[in-house]
Amino acid sequence: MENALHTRDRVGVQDYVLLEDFRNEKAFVENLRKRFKENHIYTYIGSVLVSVNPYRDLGIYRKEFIEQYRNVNFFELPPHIFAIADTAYRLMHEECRDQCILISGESGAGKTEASKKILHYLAAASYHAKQVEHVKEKLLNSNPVLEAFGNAKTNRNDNSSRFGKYMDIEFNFLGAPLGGHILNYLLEKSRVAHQNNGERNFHIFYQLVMGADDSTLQRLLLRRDPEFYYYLNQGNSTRVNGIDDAAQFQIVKSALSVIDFTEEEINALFAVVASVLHLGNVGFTEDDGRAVIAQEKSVYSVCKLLGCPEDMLNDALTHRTIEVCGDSVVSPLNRDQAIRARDAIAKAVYERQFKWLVQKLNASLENKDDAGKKTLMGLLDIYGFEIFKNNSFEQFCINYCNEKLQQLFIELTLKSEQEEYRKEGIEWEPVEYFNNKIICDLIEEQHKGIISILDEECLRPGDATDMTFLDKLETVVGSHQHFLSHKIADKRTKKTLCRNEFRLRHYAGDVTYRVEGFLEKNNDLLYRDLKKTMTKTSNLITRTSFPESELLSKKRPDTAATQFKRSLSQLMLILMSKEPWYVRCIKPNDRKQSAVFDDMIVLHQVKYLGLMENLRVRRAGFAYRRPYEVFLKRYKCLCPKTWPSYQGSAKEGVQVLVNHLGYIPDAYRMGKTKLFIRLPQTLFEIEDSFQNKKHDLATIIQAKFRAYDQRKKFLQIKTSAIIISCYWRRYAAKKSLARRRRAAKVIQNFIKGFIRRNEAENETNKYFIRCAKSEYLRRLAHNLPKSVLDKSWPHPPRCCHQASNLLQDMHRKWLMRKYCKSLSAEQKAQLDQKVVAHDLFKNKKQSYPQTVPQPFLENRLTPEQNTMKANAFDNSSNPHGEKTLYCAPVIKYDRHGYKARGRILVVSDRAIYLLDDKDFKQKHRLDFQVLTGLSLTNMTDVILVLRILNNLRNKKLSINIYT
Ligand SMILES: Nc1ncnc2c1ncn2[C@@H]1O[C@H](COP(=O)(O)OP(=O)(O)OP(=O)(O)O)[C@@H](O)[C@H]1O
Repeated sequence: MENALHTRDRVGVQDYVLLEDFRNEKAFVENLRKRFKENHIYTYIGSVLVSVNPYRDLGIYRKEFIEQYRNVNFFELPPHIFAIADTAYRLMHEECRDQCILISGESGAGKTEASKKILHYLAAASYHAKQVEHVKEKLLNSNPVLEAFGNAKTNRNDNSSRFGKYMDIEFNFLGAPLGGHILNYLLEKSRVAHQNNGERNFHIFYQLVMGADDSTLQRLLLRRDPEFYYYLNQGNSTRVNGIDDAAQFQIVKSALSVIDFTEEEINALFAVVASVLHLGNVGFTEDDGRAVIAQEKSVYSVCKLLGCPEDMLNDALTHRTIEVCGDSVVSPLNRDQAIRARDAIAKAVYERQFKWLVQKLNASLENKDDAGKKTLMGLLDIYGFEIFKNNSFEQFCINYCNEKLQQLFIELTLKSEQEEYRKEGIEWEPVEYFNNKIICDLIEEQHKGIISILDEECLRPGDATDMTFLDKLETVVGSHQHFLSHKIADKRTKKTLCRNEFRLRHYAGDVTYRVEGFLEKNNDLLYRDLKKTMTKTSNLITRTSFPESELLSKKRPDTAATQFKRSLSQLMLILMSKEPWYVRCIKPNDRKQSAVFDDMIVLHQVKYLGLMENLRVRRAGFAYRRPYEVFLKRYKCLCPKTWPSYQGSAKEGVQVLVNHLGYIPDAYRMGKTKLFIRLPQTLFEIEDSFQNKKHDLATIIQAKFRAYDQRKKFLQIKTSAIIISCYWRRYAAKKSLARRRRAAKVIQNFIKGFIRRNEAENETNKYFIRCAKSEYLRRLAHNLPKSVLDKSWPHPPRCCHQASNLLQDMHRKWLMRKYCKSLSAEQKAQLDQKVVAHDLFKNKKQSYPQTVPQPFLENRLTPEQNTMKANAFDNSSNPHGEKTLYCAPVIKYDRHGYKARGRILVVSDRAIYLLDDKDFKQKHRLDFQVLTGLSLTNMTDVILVLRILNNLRNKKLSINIYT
């Protein structure tokens, strides 16, 4: 498909800004024709889209095309209605600025189709989410319903919009549609009662008659025959090739249920449509100047369907009540008046039903969520410029509306563009263009404009007629260069104008209006009796559309033209608050034929649509402009000095940026607050680089984000892992505790079992223990030691250890006692001495001498020696009669220890004596007082050293004694 799209570029120029001979109208049309022949119906003039109606399906609105144009630079692909829709949508979404797409062109040029394509594109390309799909469905389904009630076949267009429509679609910050609102303008209600030859009434009448099932038709008292109804058969074209009313009815019915119409509301809606058809069939005859109803059955049908008293409607259709000075006067109507009254009520009922329908649609489309920032996308599809053979009040209003739209186009493009160059101080060669403000003023100026004059005539007392209105026009605006009438025209022009006509030189061409009906249509009055009848109806639509309060109001309602003028100026305010995009529709021929391109017809439209001026302004000027801040913000990434932010004014930043991009001086201009770029190609190139850079940056951001995301995930996993491990440890600890507990329990049970088993065993053991004990005691009794010194003791079994120790101790004590008792007194004294010796020598002397035969004797002398002692010592040497305590033979050494002499030692109670061992004569006497000490060695010897006073030092003695 890409290839197919690129071959499209090669036919003519796809943007008129690139047209060489841009001042030549023929060259302009030729380019259109060339492209049209190759089925390229779209061409740009800068950002304005020129569309030529192909009158056949070119297959260029399929899903692939929607995808192709989605998010793609405006100039990157061949011109297309989707490119306009996409750019407007993206600007609205990305820069949060309200947008509007204005579709203009004459009847049959393809405005409605273009608006439907845009709506489809927005629904398909905008944010998708379940919650907004039903909003999209409602927006799309509002179209067939509005078309059924507001469109009709005309001689120029089989599906001509007979009302103006402006639709606002509300989007949220995500670019998702939240709801919508429809404003409707001036329904051509005269069509309800009258259609020109070859034309039809509104589609819904034919659709209902042809498409409703038999039971519905029966309920609505209708026949399946459009020819039968006066309001349908006047144009002689009830059936049209290519229009399938029955199929269309089914589409409308299902669309009604999508947009929240209840069964009751749908029934009421069709009842009103049917009642209008029945009203048309209420014929009148005249009797004595009084209208008489010819078809009472039709009146009955109307009353049945709307739910009103039959006689009341009968009276209201044939009589009129006039209030004169507080009194009510009823006057009968003649046939013509009755017919006008009938048509008036039929038109009023249908018009109010249409308003109710739009209100209902708005209620269904309303965005109930007030939160958050919203942006709007406006879509204007309003009737195109109309030049018929007979042009009436409706055409006057429609063409006035188109003048206003052209004025807006001039204000927003031609004039404002030139104004902007001036304000920004850009050098500029002014472009001449026709400013249609003069025509707008002619129509709408206060007191002097055609509408004011018409209102004056409608409201003034006296006999005002359509002709008096024309007279007044001639008087007040007769001299205006865009007004002509029979009376004031020159001779040549006079012939082309009747006396009841006036001509306006519109920007799109001259249109001759017939004044007949102007006053009545502008007054739009409905006889009070008819209004009153409608207030009594039970049908929910007529009941709400004709409130009783209207009857009570004394204030005259505004005229139709004034109401229209007011609603148009409100529309202009709405459109001017938004950024406009233009689709200028052109019809290639007047025969609704495909592949026919009529140069003259096209040239005429090119002229009046102001496309040449548009191109000249574009060429002389700059294709693109943006405030420095906005431009820098978007493209700063293209220059390292401005990325990521420029430290200086935005203007300086932009200058740095364009220098970096290497623009030649003629390619751009620096205004006071904005940058102007001359050619779209330049912008295209910069946007291209931006898109590439954006992808690079997006890759970096994506990488950073991925890293961040991964880290976040990693940390999450880590935290989770820590938590899990904590839980796991706790769980494991619990588990091991439980295991330990279980193990402890097992051990406990085992021990208990063991103890139990032991206890059982113990009984057995006790018996053996008892046996062992008694056995031991028996053995002990036979082997007890006999003396204290006997150390033997039978080894006891373990169970008898304690008893054995006690018994051994007891037995030893008993042996000792026995031994002590067996000692003689002498032995006892000896023992006492032994104890004393023990005390004296313990730890001082190794042992007693082993050679001593008998220890502790007081006298160790032999009996001979005792005798000798008694003889020699006791009697002679013991003069003091001292008592001998100890005596024994000893060897005395001299103080050098050499000379040994045998002596007898005698210890008395006062002194120590040493006697000669031969004769027992006293050798020495050592009084105790001269003894300073006795010394022994710690060895096992028997040496005793006697220590004596200093003066007796030489007499120190060493005695070998026996103890
Ligand atoms: N882009 C298109 N592709 C194919 N056919 C088209 C296209 N645009 C318009 N047509 C055909 O032209 C007919 C008239 O178009 P459309 O109803 O959009 O005209 P219009 O400008 O809205 O007229 P009016 O002002 O009377 O409502 C359509 O019914 C359709 O058959």
